[in-house]
Amino acid sequence: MSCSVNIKNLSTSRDGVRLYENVTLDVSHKEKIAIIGPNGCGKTTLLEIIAGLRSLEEGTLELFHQPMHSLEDFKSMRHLIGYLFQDSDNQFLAPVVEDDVAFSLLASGVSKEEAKLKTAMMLQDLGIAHLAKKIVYHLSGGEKKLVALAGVLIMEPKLMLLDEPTNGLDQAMQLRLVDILGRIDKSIIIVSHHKAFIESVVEKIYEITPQGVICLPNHATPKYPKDTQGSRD
Ligand SMILES: Nc1ncnc2c1ncn2[C@@H]1O[C@H](COP(=O)(O)OP(=O)(O)OP(=O)(O)O)[C@@H](O)[C@H]1O
Repeated sequence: MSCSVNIKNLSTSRDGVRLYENVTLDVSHKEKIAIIGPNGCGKTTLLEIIAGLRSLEEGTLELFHQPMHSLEDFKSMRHLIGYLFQDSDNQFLAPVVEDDVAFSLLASGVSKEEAKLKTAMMLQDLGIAHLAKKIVYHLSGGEKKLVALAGVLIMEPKLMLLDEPTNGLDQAMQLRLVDILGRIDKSIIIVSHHKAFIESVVEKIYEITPQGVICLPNHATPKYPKDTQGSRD
């Protein structure tokens, strides 16, 4: 099987407390999965490990079939991974919205003209073109989330790690996000408590338990219920 993420026998602790043991998880190329579980069970921690933001204590991790051991290994994968942080304030790289969204593109060597055009298109696609000149720190929580998401999507990463992407988004924006993520032909791992949202986007849902990660029985997609108003499990 062609895998974007391959985790074997991962065990993790925080402050001496074991979060989980022997986690095994494969995410195929272009597969979309969600990870659920109670507050504090270690969902964000797992995303951080996959992104190389936390070191691996026990077990192995491969990204695109490359074993990840060192910081250098993760550096070579950085352009392939997009990470949407749970707290958008941790995401921003420039004070003005359009500069922030274009930042990584410019850093990767894209010309100013192309970055400007792509940024305008991305803001348009997310329905936030009117925020282009605003200061990111003056935005509402939902607006911040959309700007942060624009900065991730614009890089077209092969693997997207999205931590609570619907936090702060209204119903219309949640539906737009379902549509946008549905159109993306890349591997996506979503951490969320928002059941209706994830059921409408992903093919598989995994639950973190102290014994490991369990794949929940299949669900049909898409089935976003329009009357749930962002219902949460
Ligand atoms: N920087 C940190 N230092 C020490 N412990 C931490 C740190 N960040 C998180 N933790 C602890 O690690 C555990 C797992 O946290 P994590 O954020 O991964 O959980 P989560 O499943 O994503 O939670 P939530 O659903 O509330 O977002 C929690 O008990 C948390 O208190």
